[in-house]
Amino acid sequence: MAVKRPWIGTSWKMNKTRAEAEAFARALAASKVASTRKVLPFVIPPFTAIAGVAEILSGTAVRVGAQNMHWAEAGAWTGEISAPMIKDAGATMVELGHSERRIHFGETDETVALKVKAALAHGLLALVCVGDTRAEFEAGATASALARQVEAVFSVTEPSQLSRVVIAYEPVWSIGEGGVPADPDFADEQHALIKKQAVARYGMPIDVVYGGSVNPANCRELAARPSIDGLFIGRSAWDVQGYVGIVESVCESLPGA
Ligand SMILES: O=C(CO)[C@H](O)COP(=O)(O)O
Repeated sequence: MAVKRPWIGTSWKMNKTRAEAEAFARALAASKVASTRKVLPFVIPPFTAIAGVAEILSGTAVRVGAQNMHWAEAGAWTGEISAPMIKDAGATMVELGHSERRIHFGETDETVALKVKAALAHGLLALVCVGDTRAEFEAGATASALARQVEAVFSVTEPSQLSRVVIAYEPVWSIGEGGVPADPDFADEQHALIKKQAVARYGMPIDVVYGGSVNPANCRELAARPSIDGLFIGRSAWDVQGYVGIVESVCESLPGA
């Protein structure tokens, strides 16, 4: 059986000046994470810091991503950033469809799908967030909400592109201040269903990472679940010690460590 190599990454959301982001990146480049072969580390800075962070982390194991992008190549889309622009800045992956963008910026399954299609066409890895609202969770409608969002992603993904899609299950009720981490077994069940959906369509599973109030106390338990292929961390990884600490903790818990 293949050894599990979990994704462990962080998005800084709308935090960090360039100087702060680059200080994080320099410390990360000097840490063991920079040369790890046990996990797949990534950081997702705000647009303004991508180029500086990517330069500092180039040649390390750490991938750099963007938090969003537009589906068009270029044009009259004031305030937007395209796939060629984020690639030019040094990003190799892009986060799409975070619930904060769906809720506050009107993103829909359809616009997320347009973005996924464009990201894949440009050779980027698409980290696509899906999640259930508290109301959906309480109504027992988590699985159907996730299946709908995942179907939108699959509708634009060719079989040959599947290895460049990672789904992040981020329950809306577990994200940010006041969020409650999902029970690891509950999260694992949702991940298994998403993988099953991929197998039904493509004949192969897909990587599914978990995000939402991941912290030093719960990271190992979540990462150990069979269908959880990694962790996507917010607040607990916004300082470099927090991020490195979680990566090291998960690494120590991996079989053969
Ligand atoms: O996107 C997230 C991870 O970067 C996510 O929203 C989780 O945030 P957290 O609850 O602050 O870990």
